[in-house]
Amino acid sequence: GGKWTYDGPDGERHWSRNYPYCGGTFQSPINFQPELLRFDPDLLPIQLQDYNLSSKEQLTLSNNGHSVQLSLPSRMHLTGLPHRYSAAQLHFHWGSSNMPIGSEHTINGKQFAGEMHLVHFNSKYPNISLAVDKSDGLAVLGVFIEVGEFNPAFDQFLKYIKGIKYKDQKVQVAGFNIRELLPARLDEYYRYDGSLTTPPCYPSVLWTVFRNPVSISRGQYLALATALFSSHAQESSPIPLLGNYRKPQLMDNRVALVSFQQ
Ligand SMILES: NS(=O)(=O)c1c(F)c(F)c(S(=O)(=O)CCO)c(N[C@H]2CCCc3ccccc32)c1F
Ligand SMILES: [Zn+2]
Repeated sequence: GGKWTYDGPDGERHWSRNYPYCGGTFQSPINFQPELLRFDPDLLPIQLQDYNLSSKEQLTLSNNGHSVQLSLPSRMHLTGLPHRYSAAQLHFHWGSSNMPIGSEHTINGKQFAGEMHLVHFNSKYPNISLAVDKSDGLAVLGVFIEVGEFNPAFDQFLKYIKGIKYKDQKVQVAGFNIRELLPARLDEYYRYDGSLTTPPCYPSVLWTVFRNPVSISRGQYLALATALFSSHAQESSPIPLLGNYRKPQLMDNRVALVSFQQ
């Protein structure tokens, strides 16, 4: 699609000019305000199917100019949701080295250091491109990231990040258990109807944001926040890929559900 950025003349305030849905309703991310949350006892634990990938499996780690993404095989899928959803990719949002605040969703105004998104599409569609603009098309799992303990699971792909410094660079990564990137409790999460947080901002996403963050070390966070550029390798002035998060959007008349009470 066209060019869009997180800052400057093509920044998020201008997205709706080329991408009308970005100025529409049911946009993401949102702030989870305690007084607007409703406990729903019918929200089941998320079931991850075929997430334990063999090391023989090759995944593509790439810099798409907006984030770092890891391709995921469509045999990986989710159940425990209104439909079955097949995995497509995971990617990240982060801040900068001296401002470790880069999550998209916030909890009572608190922004985390970063956020990981696992993008899935409704298995009734043959691929994500045909699902991305359908109201029942996508399910994205969100995981808050905080700076703390070293996380060996993240290093299974972070150690290759220096090979994709520039836009459109890719490397192959051995498969691993993607479950290890997620928090322990898959039964505690926020749930609401929203959108892609990047253009074209289609309101096609069933969001599940886990209550509990995962930790990565400061060194791992710096790798994510300092290794990448949004520009191509041959461009004379490299543009650091930083602060790739959209700010929280209006609730309109949405309610966010929670699967937990305390
Ligand atoms: N926060 S978010 O809304 O989950 C989200 C992002 F923030 C994000 F950067 C991406 S991107 O990396 O593809 C770069 C910009 O589209 C996606 N891609 C999705 C939606 C667009 C089409 C598509 C096609 C194949 C695989 C994934 C996707 C995205 F869904
Ligand atoms: Zn995202």
